[in-house]
Amino acid sequence: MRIEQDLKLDFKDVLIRPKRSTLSSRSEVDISREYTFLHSGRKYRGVPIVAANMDVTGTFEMATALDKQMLATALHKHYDDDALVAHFSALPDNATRFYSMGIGAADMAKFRRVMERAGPAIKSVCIDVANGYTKAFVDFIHSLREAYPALTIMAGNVVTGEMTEELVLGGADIVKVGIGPGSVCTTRKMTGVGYPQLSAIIECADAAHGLGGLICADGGCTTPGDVAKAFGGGADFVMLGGMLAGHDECGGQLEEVDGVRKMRFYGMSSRIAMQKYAGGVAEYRASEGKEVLIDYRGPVENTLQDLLGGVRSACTYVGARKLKELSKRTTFIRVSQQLNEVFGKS
Ligand SMILES: NC(=O)C1=CN([C@@H]2O[C@H](COP(=O)(O)OP(=O)(O)OC[C@H]3O[C@@H](n4cnc5c(N)ncnc54)[C@H](OP(=O)(O)O)[C@@H]3O)[C@@H](O)[C@H]2O)C=CC1
Ligand SMILES: Nc1nc2c(ncn2[C@@H]2O[C@H](COP(=O)(O)O)[C@@H](O)[C@H]2O)c(=O)[nH]1
Ligand SMILES: [K+]
Repeated sequence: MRIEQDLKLDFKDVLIRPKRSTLSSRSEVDISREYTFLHSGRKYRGVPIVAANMDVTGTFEMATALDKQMLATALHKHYDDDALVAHFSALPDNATRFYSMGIGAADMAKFRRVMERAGPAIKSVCIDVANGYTKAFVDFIHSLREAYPALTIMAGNVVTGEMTEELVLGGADIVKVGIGPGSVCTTRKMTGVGYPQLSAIIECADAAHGLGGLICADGGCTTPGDVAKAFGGGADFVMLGGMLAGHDECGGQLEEVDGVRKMRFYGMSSRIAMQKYAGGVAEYRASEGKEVLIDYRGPVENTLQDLLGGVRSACTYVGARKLKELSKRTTFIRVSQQLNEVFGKS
């Protein structure tokens, strides 16, 4: 047993220190980014925020709404072949869509079938497993890269520099970072495993960038300020679940509880998700996700305005004319309190 003494940070432990700036309006900030992916060689341009591949948020409807602002969507993996082929075949040119899958034989068989029918339209995939530290996962990335050299591969999740390097070297263009920070995640509670998300981002970004790779910070953002901190810490993409839940574009029905409109949101490893897609929880494991009822928030467009406005504003506070400059201009200061909650939490 060892104890690492370095302090690790979460979003709540820091604020971004303001810096002198020549920007006179938030409208002057460009929050899009351009990347050329290390392995696929493909070019990307967009606002590097990605809807999570959860069945509530990674929907076709969400993707279409996010396209308007050039955000990306990782579609959930439970759509059938025909639906995926139809969606990818009709994709607008500048839309960023990740086809998501796990690493099982059935996942791969389905991917091959869909690729055969929609091939050139599928440019990016998201290989998503709870535990990105297994040999089976690394081997899967290697063989996928070998079979599809021109595919942009996002893969995770991991939280440490050495595993980020292994995945970048093994064929991932984007390493997905985050174990246990999610809004409906119970991994830390059930297993005691995890890593404070801001430190994970800082350390994994450093490791990936050293090799020409990128990272996607996945999970734990609860406010636009957290998203700004993730970018400030070095994230190239930020993936959001909870912040995009509760909208018209989400999977799931509106429910009324005591006269208040609510929507259901749950982890992909929750009991309810396993019942829906796997016929229940396997006898040797526990669920690592929970289900919540959240307030209905209308069309996602309004939430996007808040989100993007917040990130633009963060950029002006540190004098970053482009999102690209935000991490270079970010100094985090450690804090013991960051919000005044005298009138409540919002
Ligand atoms: N970012 C995070 O912290 C987490 C995210 N999730 C999300 O939920 C989805 C479903 O997760 P889940 O059904 O738990 O698993 P996955 O879909 O990630 O399972 C992938 C494979 O890994 C094996 N495996 C070995 N050890 C583990 C482990 N500790 N946790 C999970 N799988 C393991 C599983 O086999 P076997 O089932 O036989 O063990 C399975 O074959 C994930 O794809 C992810 O999106 C879930 C948990 C954590
Ligand atoms: N441990 C678990 N993590 C999960 C589960 N379902 C999804 N996730 C992860 O959370 C993020 C989204 O985080 P949020 O804070 O933005 O809501 C998602 O992309 C997954 O990585 C789960 O059941 N258990
Ligand atoms: K995910």
